[in-house]
Amino acid sequence: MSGHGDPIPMTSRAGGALSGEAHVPGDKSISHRSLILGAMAVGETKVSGLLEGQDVLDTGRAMQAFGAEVINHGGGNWSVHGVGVGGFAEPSQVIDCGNSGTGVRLIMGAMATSPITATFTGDASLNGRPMGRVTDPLALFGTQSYGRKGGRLPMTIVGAANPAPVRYTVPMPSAQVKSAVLLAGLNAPGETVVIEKEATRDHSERMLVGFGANLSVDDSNEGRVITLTGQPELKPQTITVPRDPSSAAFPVCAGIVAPGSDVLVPGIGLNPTRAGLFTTLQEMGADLTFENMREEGGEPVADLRAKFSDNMQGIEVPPERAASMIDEYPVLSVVAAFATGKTVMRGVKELRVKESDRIDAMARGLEACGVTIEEDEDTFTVHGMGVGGVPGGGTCATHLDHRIAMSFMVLGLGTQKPVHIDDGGPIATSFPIFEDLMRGLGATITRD
Ligand SMILES: O=C(O)C1=C[C@@H](OP(=O)(O)O)[C@@H](O)[C@H](O)C1
Ligand SMILES: C=C(OP(=O)(O)O)C(=O)O
Repeated sequence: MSGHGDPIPMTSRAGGALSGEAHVPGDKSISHRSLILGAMAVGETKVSGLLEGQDVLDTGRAMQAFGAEVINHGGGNWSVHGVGVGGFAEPSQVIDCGNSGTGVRLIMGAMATSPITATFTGDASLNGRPMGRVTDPLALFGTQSYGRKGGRLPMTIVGAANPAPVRYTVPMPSAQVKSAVLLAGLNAPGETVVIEKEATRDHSERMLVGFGANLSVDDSNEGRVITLTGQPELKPQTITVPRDPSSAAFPVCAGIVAPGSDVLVPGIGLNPTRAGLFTTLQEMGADLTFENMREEGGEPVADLRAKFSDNMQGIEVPPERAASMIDEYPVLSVVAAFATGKTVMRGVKELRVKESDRIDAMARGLEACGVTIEEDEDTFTVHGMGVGGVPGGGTCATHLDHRIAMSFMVLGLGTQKPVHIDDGGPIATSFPIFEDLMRGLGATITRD
């Protein structure tokens, strides 16, 4: 939804140890894809553990506007009656994707090779984000797009009536762009090939195979070469959505920075294309352990145990790790403030085109809390002050960005003075139970 309610100022403060279990919601990336691929299959897809955050709810509503039936059975159980590849109806209203880059970019791809026209919009954050990265490759299929200057929403997409298959090398590490091209390729006859130089999250590839598409991945000198045969009949699936590692990051990092803590975060998906934060935390010397490692639904899963860590060292986070933890840099920069020495995050310029410019948002908020940072276009450095050494006391602007809001709430759990945010409202886009879950662990997070 593009309407954003009154701001919700919030405060977090150090208040002793966190303990207990944190059951985080379903994976956001997989939830979006479950609804979109369910809508493109023939018959009923059943989804349990769907993330009921606003971003995913907006995608569900969009799929209904394109003619699929999306039903909430309660308790995280949903079903989608799909209309088949090429079966989308033309929506009679503007499609409002709210705050969600994943939602709008994947849906644009999914409708781009059907002979229908749709207009997309979002909130002030989404309407400021670049869509050219998706509409450029979609144009190769014959899709037309008419947006605001700089390829911004609101934007009208005119689907290609006679799409040609495409061979496309994604110029930036982006699972959204890769996925948009693959979804468009579904309704183009012949083979669509997408090449990515750096591996990004591979949920689209795994799920397309699960839905019965003919898709192969080859590692070559060019990178990962993904070949998809167009115009399959997708078979409906029964999907159990794993718990989101990007949401798990918040209680995990809270356990690491709040003195005396011992937090268990069970059943977290550890797909290697998503797990970079946990590797990084261990390299810094955080007391993080993987318990009960297992496979669920073809994905590695573990229970994460995070304990207060008073002896972390700053490290260099290599650029080749960026894609596997792209949404976790804000909270990593918080943990880095409690380490000793510098943490240097390289190859992170994609952070500048998320819900906010995340380097700028974290830099300004950390500075307001007494932390020294350095930044250039592609690098973010945090000078650690050690446990007990971070002043806090600032009010941090969240810029309609859920991850910025949650990151600063984690910061305040270990600082000398409380940390304030101007607006916690965006948290509901990805982690609607964040406040209750954190309070359940013993965190002092209040609405002002
Ligand atoms: O494909 C996805 O589900 C996502 C891809 C990433 O975006 P980019 O593709 O822009 O890197 C990530 O930041 C986003 O939260 C979810
Ligand atoms: C970048 C994110 O989401 P999106 O691009 O879907 O808005 C995120 O959830 O951190």
